[in-house]
Amino acid sequence: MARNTGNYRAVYGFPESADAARRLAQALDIPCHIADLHRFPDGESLVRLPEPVERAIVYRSLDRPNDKLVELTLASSVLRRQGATDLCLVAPYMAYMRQDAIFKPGEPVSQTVVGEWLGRCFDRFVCVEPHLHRTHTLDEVFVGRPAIALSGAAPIADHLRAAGVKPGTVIVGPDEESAPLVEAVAGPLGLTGVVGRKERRGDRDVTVALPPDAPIHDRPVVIVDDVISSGETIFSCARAARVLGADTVRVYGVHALFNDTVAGRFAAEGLGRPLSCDGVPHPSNALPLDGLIAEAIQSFAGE
Ligand SMILES: O=P(O)(O)OC[C@H]1O[C@H](OP(=O)(O)OP(=O)(O)O)[C@H](O)[C@@H]1O
Repeated sequence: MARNTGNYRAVYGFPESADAARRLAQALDIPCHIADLHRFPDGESLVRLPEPVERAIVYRSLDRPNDKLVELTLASSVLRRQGATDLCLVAPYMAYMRQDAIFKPGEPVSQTVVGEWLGRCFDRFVCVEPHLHRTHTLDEVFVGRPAIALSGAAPIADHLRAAGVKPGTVIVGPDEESAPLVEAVAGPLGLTGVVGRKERRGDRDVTVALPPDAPIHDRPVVIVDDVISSGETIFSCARAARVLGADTVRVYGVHALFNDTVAGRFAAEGLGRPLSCDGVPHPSNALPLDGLIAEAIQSFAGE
């Protein structure tokens, strides 16, 4: 039987995430090529890609996105010029999704701007746990382009299962928007899920409140969220769980965007090492996404 590659013939990766691109290519059993990036003294980028193919996957997460957006645009231009007719962008972390509304006068809806930009460069999209809070589907972001939003729940649940999660563990999310992730982690493990209420007043000014009657007293708590950036959401949520008498608190974030200073604060807050999926390269990576992403790509076969 012919292998299912979603009809794609190669994965093109970038140096900072070359290993993850190679793992995806291996899961699909197609070649992987890593872009050659050059940064000119004036800060401009040059992208060189070898071995053009007609149907190509471009793999790159858009954490620290500004240069990466330009480089992806240049990469899509190279591939089109060399004859590509179908380009699928696999961006496990999709950038600018959090500015999905005008919060203060004079602001853009960055999510729409970036969605339209990338929609001019790529034909299909696969993202993991994109921050879809006020917009609900990727179809609203990449209008007219097939796009798959994968949940980060299965890798987290698999990791908890393999680690021998204790019965009675409570899965906690910091806000209403985390409810689908909480349910999708807790449900298959037969655990209870609890969701808090988050108030964000600034980039690093966040408070999470948990329901006072949440069944947390003397029980292990696992906090799950889509993104860990400043860490303030997690730290506030962990403190709220402790106030309710949590026995232990562990943390899983789908996308780890935090720096070493924030990593150090996990220990200071009495939390163990947080674990993340490998979509954004980070020392906390422990949960591989390649199998999940490969299945999504394979679902494009026949279209
Ligand atoms: O580590 P931190 O810096 O606290 O950031 C991470 C949090 O921020 C995001 O939500 P955000 O509050 O941006 O968005 P929302 O208003 O869409 O819930 C995300 O869902 C996390 O909960």
